[in-house]
Amino acid sequence: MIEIKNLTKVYKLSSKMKKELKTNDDKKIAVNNLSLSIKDGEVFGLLGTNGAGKTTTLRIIATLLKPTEGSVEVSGFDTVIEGDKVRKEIGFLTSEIKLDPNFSPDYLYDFFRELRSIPKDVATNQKEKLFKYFDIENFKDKKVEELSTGMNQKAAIAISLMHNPNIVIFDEPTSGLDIVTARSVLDYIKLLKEQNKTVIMSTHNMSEAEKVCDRIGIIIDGKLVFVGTLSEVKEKTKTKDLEEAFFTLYLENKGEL
Ligand SMILES: Nc1ncnc2c1ncn2[C@@H]1O[C@H](COP(=O)(O)OP(=O)(O)OP(=O)(O)O)[C@@H](O)[C@H]1O
Repeated sequence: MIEIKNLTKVYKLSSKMKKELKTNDDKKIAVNNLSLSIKDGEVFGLLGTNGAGKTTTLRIIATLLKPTEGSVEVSGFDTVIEGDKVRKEIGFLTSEIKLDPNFSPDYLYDFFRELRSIPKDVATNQKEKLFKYFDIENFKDKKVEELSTGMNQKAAIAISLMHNPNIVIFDEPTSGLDIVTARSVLDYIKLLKEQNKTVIMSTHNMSEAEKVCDRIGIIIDGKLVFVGTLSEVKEKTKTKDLEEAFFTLYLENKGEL
């Protein structure tokens, strides 16, 4: 269970960021008073446009960032006070994770196992399963720099799941992947659900969310404007698919409807 209570994250803006965001404000409210419960065993999708606050929210859940206000509990552990315990519960994956190009997936897997003091039996068992599932076996001894983007991403997934976590956080899991690799990642999310794991993923790909999510949350300008099932969002917006439903809520909340 993930319990997010009144979460707010405010970034101080450097002059470079001010230019990038085209603003004179000294701060940016990336997440604005967001409350949400994610149940055990569900696949939850956080949907939003670029800059909506998805990555910030996921990084706070993963203990990589601290909230400005509010709190997050993962399996009953506070992400700020009990970060170590939270990190044992979760696997965090983003397409931005870059493996060192000079080493092989097999070497890096074992390196991170030792670094993170993960029991050998757990990690070895996971390595066998994950390398087989993602067809890494034949590439495991090649240098990362020789691997395709897809193989690289699959190796990064294997490495982030070596401790067989109960909760898996995917930030844009299929971003930059070809259609075949993207499908294998989505199928893996379904497999995690069958194993009763909890998955929280961010995406701006509506068809991807429709394929795998039990419930979704729609985040616009840092505010959570909807939480519910796919049929609930379609019912609420009187639309036929998630993309239309998203647009309706987007325009409503931007004051354009
Ligand atoms: N370190 C930072 N310093 C200042 N502002 C930041 C920082 N990180 C993110 N932001 C700003 O906070 C807002 C939310 O960013 P965030 O990355 O959480 O959004 P997102 O929904 O994940 O978007 P994307 O899909 O583009 O990754 C954006 O306006 C972003 O520019």
